[in-house]
Amino acid sequence: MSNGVTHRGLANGGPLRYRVVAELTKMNQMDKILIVDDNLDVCQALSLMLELNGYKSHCVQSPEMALDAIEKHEFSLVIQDMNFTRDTTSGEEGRELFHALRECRPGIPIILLTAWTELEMAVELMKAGAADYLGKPWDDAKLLTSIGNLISLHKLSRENGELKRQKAERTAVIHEANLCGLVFGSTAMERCVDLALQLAKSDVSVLITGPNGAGKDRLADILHANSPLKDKPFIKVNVGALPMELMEAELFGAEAGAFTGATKSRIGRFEAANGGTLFLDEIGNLPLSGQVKLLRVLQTGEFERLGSHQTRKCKVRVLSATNADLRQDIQTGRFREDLFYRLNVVELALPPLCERRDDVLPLVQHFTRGRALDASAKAALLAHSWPGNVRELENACKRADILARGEMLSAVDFGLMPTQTPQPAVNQSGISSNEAHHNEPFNTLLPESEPVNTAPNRSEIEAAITAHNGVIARVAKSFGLSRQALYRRMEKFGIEVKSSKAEG
Ligand SMILES: Nc1ncnc2c1ncn2[C@@H]1O[C@H](COP(=O)(O)OP(=O)(O)OP(=O)(O)O)[C@@H](O)[C@H]1O
Repeated sequence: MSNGVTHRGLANGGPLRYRVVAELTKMNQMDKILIVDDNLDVCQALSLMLELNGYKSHCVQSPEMALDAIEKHEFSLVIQDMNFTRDTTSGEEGRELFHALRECRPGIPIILLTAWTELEMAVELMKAGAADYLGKPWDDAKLLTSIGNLISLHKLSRENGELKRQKAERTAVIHEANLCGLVFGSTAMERCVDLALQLAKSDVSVLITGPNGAGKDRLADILHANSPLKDKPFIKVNVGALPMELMEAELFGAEAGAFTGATKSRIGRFEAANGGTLFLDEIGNLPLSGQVKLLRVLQTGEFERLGSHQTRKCKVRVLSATNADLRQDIQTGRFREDLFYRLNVVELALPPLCERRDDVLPLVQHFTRGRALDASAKAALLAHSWPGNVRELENACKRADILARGEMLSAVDFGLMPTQTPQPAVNQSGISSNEAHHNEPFNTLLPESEPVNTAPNRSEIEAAITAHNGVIARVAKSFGLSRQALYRRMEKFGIEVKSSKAEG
């Protein structure tokens, strides 16, 4: 069997050319190629060429040795001859070896080295899945190109298969989990839920981050509902909702007379959550004095009720959530770094709704109980940037459900302006190119309609507080805001919080 390699290789520039190519193909360094040929010259020539081009090779001279090698080692590709016994030219041995190799390693690319007389057999094996065939004497450049392409393709298809397997596994896990009514259609949310379900099984502290109304509370529900503690207490505390003196009593309990108005002793949320899960929402709003006490109870499980010297113990899993940038708050001294690391063993980052637009229509279907949408509604819902996230969307859906005159819901029913222009391109993060430049990308809110969940100004808040007799929960509801969001606006405008009415 002639190989025609050694001389032609040198004639084409020989080792120098190989060295240049080798520099370019360093990425292939780890790929190992099995060469099966009874002709030692062929083996050596191929080996040298592969080595100079950044591949490892392993040469064997018989089909039996080839099968033994492929059982024991990991190869990226096989180059095999078609005849191994002296004076045999039928290619039968090659055919048998090909099928046996495929059985051992179904996806592995196999290049056949054939004489021109075996063309028919080569075509047959190509139909059976052989990756390529090269007539002897072969062309080095063509062979190298073929090897490079086949290995990349094989890797891609393996990665693809692995991704599909992971996705199927994720879908199955999610399908069986208690999602606490969470609705989604985006891959970003699927990943988030998948991570939440994994974290649910452990007892680590999880910090859920994301903007207002994005669904952090829901994720906390999922973390508890799918945990081994699911039948134990699940206590939620909105850390941002109360002034500090009341918050301490809320968290740790208080003895009668501990502060004005404390007529009888009460247990705190830590005690109530003992053995279960405690969810601390809006943790970024906890003042520094409270942070010290919280850190202590997280580190030691020990605390005292307000007005008592008796040290109590509790064991709770702590989940917390924030829409603030706590890392920034650490820099400015507003948040303790040690507490941050206690709370944030793992961060579950929930993207804003505008970065998971595939959630929008499933959520609308959910909130409108499956009512039909016309084209204007779909376009406007997808184009709007939802600064208030799911909460804003939920309010817009309620509005549409109540106000729509016809069966079909249109953009106007949602308080949105029908989009006139084609939708701007959406980049990889799901943010339109417009969004990259402006915070409010599309002016899709209907000017003459009552805006859905627009931020109220100082006088509007003050008027609403008076109208609702100081009951903050009702004021927040009237604006379609969470209490926390309202508190933040009140703080910004310097409007005093009347604690007694805060819980409404
Ligand atoms: N994926 C979802 N599926 C169904 N309902 C959702 C989803 N995400 C959020 N919601 C609903 O949207 C509203 C706001 O969600 P949630 O309170 O969980 O947000 P949040 O991020 O905790 O907000 P905040 O920071 O203001 O407390 C709730 O009524 C919640 O039930």
